[in-house]
Amino acid sequence: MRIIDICEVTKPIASPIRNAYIDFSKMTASLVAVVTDVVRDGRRVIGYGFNSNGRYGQGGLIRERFRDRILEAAPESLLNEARDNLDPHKIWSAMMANEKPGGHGERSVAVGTIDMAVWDAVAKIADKPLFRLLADMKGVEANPKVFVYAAGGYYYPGKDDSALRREMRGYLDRGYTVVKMKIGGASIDDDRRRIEAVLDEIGADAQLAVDANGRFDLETAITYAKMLRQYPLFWYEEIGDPLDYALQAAMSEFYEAPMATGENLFSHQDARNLLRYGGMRPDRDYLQFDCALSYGLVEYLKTLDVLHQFGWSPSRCIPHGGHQMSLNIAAGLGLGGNESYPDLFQPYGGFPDGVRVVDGFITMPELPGLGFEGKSDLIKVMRDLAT
Ligand SMILES: O=C([O-])CC(=O)C(=O)O
Ligand SMILES: [Mg+2]
Repeated sequence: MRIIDICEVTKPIASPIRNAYIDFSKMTASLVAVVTDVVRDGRRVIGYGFNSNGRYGQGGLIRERFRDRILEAAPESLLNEARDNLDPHKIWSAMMANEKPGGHGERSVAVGTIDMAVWDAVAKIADKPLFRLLADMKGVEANPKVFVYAAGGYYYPGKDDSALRREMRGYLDRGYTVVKMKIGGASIDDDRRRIEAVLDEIGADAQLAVDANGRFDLETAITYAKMLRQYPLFWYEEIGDPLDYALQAAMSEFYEAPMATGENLFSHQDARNLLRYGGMRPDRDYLQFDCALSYGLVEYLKTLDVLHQFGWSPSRCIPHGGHQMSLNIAAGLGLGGNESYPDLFQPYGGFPDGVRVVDGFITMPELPGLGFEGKSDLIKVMRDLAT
């Protein structure tokens, strides 16, 4: 049993939207295939993966460093103890050979993308959905019902409050009970008006989360907190710079309701610093680490260990990214749910065909691997890369 090739292609996921920090007009993502020599049900097992939106494709790093380290490793050194499957932890260590600690920048995205494909292959070789494999591995009960919320509410040219309302209404019509919109990319008066328009639209049918994408300095963060705390929000997200733990800690004096952050922390060491120094509250706040940007599930398992050490339940995690990898982790390891972008970043995000959101939850289908084969538009581009 061995990995015979790793292929990467960088694809556009561009759209005219803007958050408080970036626009997505030139956004790309890497799609990766880990090709094995294993055959299941008459078909070669290929694991697929991709990186989440927001950090661009990683073809250079994947092709120049990480792919070759795996392909050059002795194939037996990448197998599990029973020698009946690949070992994602050993593959991860092979990728990270000769990498210094710290500086978790773009390489965590490259490694996370390959790691997703490795887990997809491993679960397919085991002939199980990844969420069942993970629950078995940890000796816990899987829960195929996963909370999902609808992220959107971006700024884009010509978008007025009625378009924003229609967008949010569309999410409610599709079964979501929590929706999210961007703030911090307009004046506070404009944002207040946008928030009130959405709250008026969704009424008691749903709750609203707001996301500042790390835009605010402390003074602006506090000014916004005083405005936002007048509304019953689901959470106030990524208020200041992701590495400014002191700012995050200061916010708990000004904002009692839930806050969320972590999508731009890319290692268990950074997650640990957030819990040590960020003043996050385990009874109400949410952690949004996204394994597809942060060295993959092998690293995410270490992050969950850190959470445990600091007294945090995995149910406080609702990852960024809207991909099936985090859905599987949520269903297998008891996370609190997952993000979803109903109208964006297709075909990568979303659910297998036929999966519907009902009262804010989806039910995972019993598909081997991550479930990509059940999403026809996605598996088509994946098979174009490698079959
Ligand atoms: O706009 C983005 O970069 C995505 C984001 O923050 C989110 O989904 O929470
Ligand atoms: Mg965000």
